Amino acid sequence: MVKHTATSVVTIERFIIEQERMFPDATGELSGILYDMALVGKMIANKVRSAGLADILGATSDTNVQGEVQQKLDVIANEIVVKAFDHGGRLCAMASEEEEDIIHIPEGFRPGKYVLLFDPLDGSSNIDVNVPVGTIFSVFRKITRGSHGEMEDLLQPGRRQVAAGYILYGSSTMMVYTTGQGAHGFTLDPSIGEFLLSHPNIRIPAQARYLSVNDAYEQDWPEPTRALMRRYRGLDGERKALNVRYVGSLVADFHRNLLGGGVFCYPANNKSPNGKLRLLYEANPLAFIAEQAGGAACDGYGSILDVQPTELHQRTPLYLGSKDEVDLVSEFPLPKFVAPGIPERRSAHRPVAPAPVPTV
Ligand SMILES: O=P(O)(O)OC[C@H]1O[C@](O)(COP(=O)(O)O)[C@@H](O)[C@@H]1O
Repeated sequence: MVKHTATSVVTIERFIIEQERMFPDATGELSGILYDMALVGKMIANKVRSAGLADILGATSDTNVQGEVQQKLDVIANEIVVKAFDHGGRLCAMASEEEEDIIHIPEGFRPGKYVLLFDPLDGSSNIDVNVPVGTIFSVFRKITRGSHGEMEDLLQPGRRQVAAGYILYGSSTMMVYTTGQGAHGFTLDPSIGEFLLSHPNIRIPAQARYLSVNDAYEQDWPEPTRALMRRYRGLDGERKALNVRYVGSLVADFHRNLLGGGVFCYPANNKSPNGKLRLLYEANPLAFIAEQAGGAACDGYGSILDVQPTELHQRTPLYLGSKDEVDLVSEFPLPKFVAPGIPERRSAHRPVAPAPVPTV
């Protein structure tokens, strides 16, 4: 693989090709999915940047499967992703945080050998106040027979992801992704409409600076979680306090901690025994990126990437970021949270072999 620095002028397309060359039996299909995701990023960035002028701010009258009011841009972003991928012959099925059920490839289009799971616009409740939002994606290889995608192809443990990433619509638009060969960041140069390599081989600083948590839920946290948060804040005299930074947009909070060192926490609480964030669309892809950058991600019982999913929209507690800070969670063992219909968390973990190196 060619060694690049942050100043080399390398487009994301060229970088994807160079990574593909590392796999002699590559078919180019996974590369094609990454190209299309970069295109999706440019199209959604364009909508987000002009949202205030184009009367696409604000909510629709609809509620999504998560029980959240759908923002107009949620629907637009979801449509952009589905329309970009449903005819390319690379996917056999998709799943979106905004759609209740599996998204099948329309009749007439050739199904491919991968599945795509995505959160079209994470943090969308922040759009109207111009706070950074993002698109998150996760790719798995089809494991069932037959040409059409099945639920089983979508409900795979995160460790089997062949690619994952996010696009952040912030002060600049950035795409960060991994195919298991490190995590790499690209910045969109709007003057030429190209994502250029700006952060090759990202390493999350082991020394954390930031804590990202919404402590409005503190009264609903179990005691071990409160003790953990006191440790992060240096309130138990065991360490120096982390600086608290919380945007309320997962992608923006994660990105800051990925580059600056820190830990993002969305613990379980008595009202939400499984926290809020979605395992398939949010936790799995960011956990893959974090691990590829030398960080970690857990749900309080074990690695997020070893959780066997059971439902498309299942939620999970999430601790994500610098490895030492995530490992600290295990020093404050949590009580067993048993939510109706959701398997006992402790038993949801079975160490999973990573996905075989993809023939990209
Ligand atoms: O308001 P809370 O409870 O702190 O939740 C904030 C979290 O919810 C989210 O907004 C959920 O995102 P969605 O917009 O994808 O539903 C995350 O981005 C963020 O980390």
